[in-house]
Amino acid sequence: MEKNDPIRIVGEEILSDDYAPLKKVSYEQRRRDGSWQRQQREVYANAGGAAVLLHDPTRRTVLLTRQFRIGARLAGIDAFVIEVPAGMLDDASPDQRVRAELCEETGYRAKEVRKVLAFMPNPSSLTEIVHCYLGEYERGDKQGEGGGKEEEGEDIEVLEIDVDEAFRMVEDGRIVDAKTVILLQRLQQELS
Ligand SMILES: Nc1nc2c(ncn2[C@@H]2O[C@H](COP(=O)(O)OP(=O)(O)O[C@H]3O[C@H](CO)[C@@H](O)[C@H](O)[C@@H]3O)[C@@H](O)[C@H]2O)c(=O)[nH]1
Ligand SMILES: [Mg+2]
Repeated sequence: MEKNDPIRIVGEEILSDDYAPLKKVSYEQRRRDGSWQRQQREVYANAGGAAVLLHDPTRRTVLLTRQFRIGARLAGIDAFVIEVPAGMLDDASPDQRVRAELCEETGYRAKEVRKVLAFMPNPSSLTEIVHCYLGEYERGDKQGEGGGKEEEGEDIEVLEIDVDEAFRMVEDGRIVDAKTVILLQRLQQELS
């Protein structure tokens, strides 16, 4: 803790620790008027992630996936969510993970990908940081079927969508997943 840190963590309780720990954290915050205020927040300490959007400039397509997401289901929206290929880091680096996930989920092998940004989907309740990559692909880069790991419950459909249609899907709400919205808007910016 820095000497002038306006935050003091005073306690941490593990509420559950099945897949990743859900913690109740107590802390004191020095307010701008100098007084200290005690607060409690629940935080899910999940792993970071890496995501990649591949674009084929010749066929003018992007490579996306669709899979069931329980959070979307509980939120009452279409739970078969369209996303860029992505995965959780576990112990690997974002550069390694993103290539492995691309291959597992879509069957495509990436030639070259470049990191464009990282974001926190919810810095209040999640510890997660998602590292985002862009790259190009062509039909010949397909090495397998993809689909994800059946033994881990993944059943992932691979989609190749016209790039302008994908941009429209962000605008009209057919694409709502944060990493996918961010990467498609970044690609749109780069292509304009
Ligand atoms: N048993 C169990 N398995 C889980 C649980 N949560 C996830 N898994 C398993 O962990 C794997 C996660 O798949 P990945 O492809 O590595 O991750 P992801 O869910 O696609 O994550 C990406 O998208 C998320 C949603 O936007 C991002 O949060 C994440 O950073 C990443 O970008 C799947 O096999 C899934 O079954 C859980 O609570 N219990
Ligand atoms: Mg995934």
